[in-house]
Amino acid sequence: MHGFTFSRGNMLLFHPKGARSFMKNKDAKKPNYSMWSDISFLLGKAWELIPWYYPLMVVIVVSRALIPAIAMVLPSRVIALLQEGVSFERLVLEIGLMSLGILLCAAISEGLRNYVDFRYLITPRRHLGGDADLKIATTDYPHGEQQDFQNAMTRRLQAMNSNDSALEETFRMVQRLLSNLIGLGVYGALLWTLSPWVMLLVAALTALGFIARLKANTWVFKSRDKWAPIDRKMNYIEEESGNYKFAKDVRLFGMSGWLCELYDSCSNARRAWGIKQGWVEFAADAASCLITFLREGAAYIWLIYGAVTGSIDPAAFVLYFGAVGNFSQELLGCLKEFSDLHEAHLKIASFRELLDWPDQFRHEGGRPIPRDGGWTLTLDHVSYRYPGADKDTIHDMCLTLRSGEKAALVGLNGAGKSTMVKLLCGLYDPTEGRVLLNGIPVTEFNREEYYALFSAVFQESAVRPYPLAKNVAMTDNMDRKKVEKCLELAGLSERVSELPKGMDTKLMKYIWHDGVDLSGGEAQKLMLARALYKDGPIVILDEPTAALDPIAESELYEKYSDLTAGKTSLYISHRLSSTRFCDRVLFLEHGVIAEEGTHEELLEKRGKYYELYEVQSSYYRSGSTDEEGELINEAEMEPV
Ligand SMILES: Nc1ncnc2c1ncn2[C@@H]1O[C@H](COP(=O)(O)OP(=O)(O)OP(=O)(O)O)[C@@H](O)[C@H]1O
Repeated sequence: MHGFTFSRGNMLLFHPKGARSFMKNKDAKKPNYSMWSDISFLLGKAWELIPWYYPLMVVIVVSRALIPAIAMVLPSRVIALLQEGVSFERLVLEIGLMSLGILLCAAISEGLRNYVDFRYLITPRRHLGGDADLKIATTDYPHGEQQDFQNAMTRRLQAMNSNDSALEETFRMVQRLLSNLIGLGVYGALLWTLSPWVMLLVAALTALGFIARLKANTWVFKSRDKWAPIDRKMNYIEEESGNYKFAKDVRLFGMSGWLCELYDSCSNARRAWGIKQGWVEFAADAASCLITFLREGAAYIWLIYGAVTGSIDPAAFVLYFGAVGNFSQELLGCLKEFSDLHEAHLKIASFRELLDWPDQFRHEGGRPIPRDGGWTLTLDHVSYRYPGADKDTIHDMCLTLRSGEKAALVGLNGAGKSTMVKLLCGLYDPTEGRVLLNGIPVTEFNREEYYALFSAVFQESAVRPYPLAKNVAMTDNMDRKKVEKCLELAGLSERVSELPKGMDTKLMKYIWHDGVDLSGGEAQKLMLARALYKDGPIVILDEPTAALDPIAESELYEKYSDLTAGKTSLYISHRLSSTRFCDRVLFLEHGVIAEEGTHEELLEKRGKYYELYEVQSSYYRSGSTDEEGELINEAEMEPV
């Protein structure tokens, strides 16, 4: 068995099984989320995670709605009591009780709201943030290289990166909206008794203001794709400026000016968008101010007319006067919350778009992966063209890596070696042709199960801020003896024994104050130890010795047969002679296998491989001497 135990902690490195809700879905259209669907999505999440939020929300909403209602009734009640000629004590008692009511409601709504904010509302945002990270870490590999997916990744931050962001603020908006709706019902009914026309006029004019705001919000949302790439560049510069690994290059290559210029140009471009946005919002605000003026003016003229003609008594005048003000406030509140909810919904929709990004690879079900009996990989007329490229990087390639075979892949920079490896590993699907495992198309397997077959070391080292042992095992539930063994095989045990806490030493000084940084070569050995620990039946080593010293390199060559015993392996290197311990050498040129055979066969053939080999080995032949000062030939120097 070559399974792998996954935990959420290692999700950024390996693809967890079953952590996926989308199946092969090549032709899926982007879902279209409505405002209601986004709000119910969030409320549903809250129901699932924080059910206690709901009763508390009712208390907050009601107490909040009561404050302006009591404040509106108070002056009119005082006038009515004065007209009735009640005693001073009764007057003070009623005023006192109502004021106490306002105070209590304010204390409950504010105090409880703060408690709920810190105790509950952060939870759904955190969970959804985790879901988005998981999606990014497990989405089909090519998505990470696509501009629209990258934009969606940048945009997700707008929905989740602070307490004020849409995923949290929406709950508060809903609370305020519900309070506003209660108030709207009460004051609306009151005004209706005065004059339905006045109420309808106020409502119609306020709706106009809302439309102006809505238009502005939509404009801002639609322009988001134009500034998302600018934000991404600025984020990159900000992150890199604080990354001390980059500090050497910045100083030695005088890059600070370039970084500042790049930042300035991005910042100017972003500012230009900010100014445009400012104008659009100013126009919407101006329109809504004008509409407010017309709306309130009309209602007050009507009331004053009633008071002057005597159809409204003083207590009712004060009550209606308050009701018009409150009705406008609640209506404005409703529309503002609607408008803000609309804006938040656009961000949530964008966030959900990322969560629901359709995958093309199969992540559920599929044929069972062969567990024994060998693993033969075949490229059947495979071509691969990067999106937007005008020619294939891999072209019509036919190749079979037999089970247990040790193949080497060589070729110049840009020949397509890494691309071919990504095709074999299932990180890319071919644009034409098929990749087969034991004769079965890879597309028929669950991709996560397929990935579990590969023990790979790629060119970029991916040291994580975990203890060294966890960096090898990629799980807390590790076999420490096996970790030790793998570290030894990878040639790292001596270095580990020098570390303050041995293999429990945390890596990455940038993250841990007592952390340790490994050298480039040591990091490469660590990656080899990780691949050995995983113990997949197919081993792919992409230039595993590029950062190793000659002794470590030669040790790896010597151990290579043991390390890959019984496994299908592909060894990529620029050092042509280092391939002689492989059964077959594949020489890749411009995306096609130009020559293949054993090292000796290819030398005998005197083709392109031979020419490159001659160029590479001429340096050693011309300048190297042995202990006696004799020139040694390259064959003697090369590790076998
Ligand atoms: N993500 C990508 N998008 C577009 N083009 C790419 C991408 N990755 C690689 N390429 C292009 O594909 C070609 C082959 O790249 P690849 O990395 O496979 O070559 P390689 O043989 O591994 O090179 P090297 O020896 O330098 O590692 C190059 O021209 C490269 O520019």
